[in-house]
Amino acid sequence: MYIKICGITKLDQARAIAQMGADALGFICVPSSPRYISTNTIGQIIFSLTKSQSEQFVDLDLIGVFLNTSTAEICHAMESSGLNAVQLHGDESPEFCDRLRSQLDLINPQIKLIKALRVKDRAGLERAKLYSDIVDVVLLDAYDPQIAGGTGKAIDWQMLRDFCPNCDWWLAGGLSPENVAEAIALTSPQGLDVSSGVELSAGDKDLDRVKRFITSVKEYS
Ligand SMILES: O=C(O)c1ccccc1N[C@@H]1O[C@H](COP(=O)(O)O)[C@@H](O)[C@H]1O
Repeated sequence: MYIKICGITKLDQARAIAQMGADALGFICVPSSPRYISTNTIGQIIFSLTKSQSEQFVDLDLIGVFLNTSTAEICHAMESSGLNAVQLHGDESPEFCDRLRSQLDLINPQIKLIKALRVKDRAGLERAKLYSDIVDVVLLDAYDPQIAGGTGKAIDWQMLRDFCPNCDWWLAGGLSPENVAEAIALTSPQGLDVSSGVELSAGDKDLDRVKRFITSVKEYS
């Protein structure tokens, strides 16, 4: 089971979490978020992590989370930071994703493209089908009328029992060490994404909770 720990802002925590066995670190490139981190600082963290060439860091996905950002800005962030995956967490259309895919291919065709959908009801789930042939992964997060992400709210997992798009899908929204086993049992995603459920405060990860989250996932899957 693929595990992404999101909302990283500190080098020492990034290193520790990668060493615990996370598959991906997420960096919030959304200025209005309390977990915002500049492209410059992301670049410094990635440079320090990857310069050792150590095994844990070679295959690590380093995901920039963007919200209604232009393709030009995203591509510039990718080229200047060392990020190797893009998560779109706003109202980006399938056409936007397609255009971005073409532009990312010119930088590096290996860049992973993830489209997050903030799901309120079954109609929201249907929208996933529009993206599944364009992106590498569909990520389902809970809907909140005020906050775009990192809300700590969960989707109604019962609704996801039969969710099976044409591409991989990851579950986000309100996951924690306490509930992740139940989430896997009910929804069977290919990946899991957590932020506020493993934090001391926004952007400051609780390494003990991260460890417990990863252990629970590995025990259960
Ligand atoms: O975490 C944020 O501040 C954020 C801001 C804007 C867009 C997405 C954001 N985070 C995403 O939210 C989910 C995890 O949320 P939770 O705290 O575990 O409920 C994850 O996809 C993050 O990438």
